Amino acid sequence: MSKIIFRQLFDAESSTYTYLLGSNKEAILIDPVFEQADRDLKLVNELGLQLKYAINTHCHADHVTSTGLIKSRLPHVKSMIAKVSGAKADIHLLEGDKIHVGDLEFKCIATPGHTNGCMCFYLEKEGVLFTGDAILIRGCGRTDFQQGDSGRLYDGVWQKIFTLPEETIIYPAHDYKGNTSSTVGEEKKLNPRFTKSKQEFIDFMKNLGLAYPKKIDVSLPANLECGIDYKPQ
Ligand SMILES: N[C@@H](CCC(=O)N[C@@H](CSS)C(=O)NCC(=O)O)C(=O)O
Ligand SMILES: [Fe+2]
Repeated sequence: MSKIIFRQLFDAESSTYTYLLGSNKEAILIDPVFEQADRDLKLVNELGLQLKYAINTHCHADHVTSTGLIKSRLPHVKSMIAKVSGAKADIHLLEGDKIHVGDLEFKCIATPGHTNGCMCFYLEKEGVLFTGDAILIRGCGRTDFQQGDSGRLYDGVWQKIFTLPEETIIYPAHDYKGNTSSTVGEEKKLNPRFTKSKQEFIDFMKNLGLAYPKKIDVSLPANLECGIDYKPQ
């Protein structure tokens, strides 16, 4: 097994975490942000990695993905997103698909509910799970747009995430309070939303009262096209 490279990168404007993983000279970027493409590609280059995939956990509503921009600069890179998201990509993912990057194997776990096309990426051997917005640390993605469905989110998290080993490390797509990671065991015990009953969770999510993301009207159409041809105003 070759050395694994892992970086958790942050976009302060959208509070998005982008993850760079490398193994055997190959690399993948998870949830890359348009405005951070230079930073991310510089790092890939500095680390002597060849970027193979740029992947999104879901069609983001709050920021534009950089997958289109990255592909315009590095045409060999393949973009990926869940097929059900309805977004364009070179590769459309289904539940149970495997993504190989060097010695790393990511298993795709569909966890709809925040959006209908949300997917988690699981490194089983390493015990690491990239959850997108399905689970945030002590929270979860909102369910009030993009075919959001609180009941589906609750069931998916309990059936597919909370059944993983307790020590599995969770890396979410966002954090608004400075948290960086958690574990399955920690969230199962301490997440104030998922420790509710299903009906309490549904009622809680109905009354979340969050303002829509500031960039939703720009981000959603751009991300449905995988960020290709997006030009910031
Ligand atoms: N203020 C931000 C948007 C914040 C927001 O709605 N975050 C989403 C994840 S991005 S789709 C969310 O699900 N939040 C859940 C929560 O409980 O905070 C902006 O204007 O961009
Ligand atoms: Fe989201």
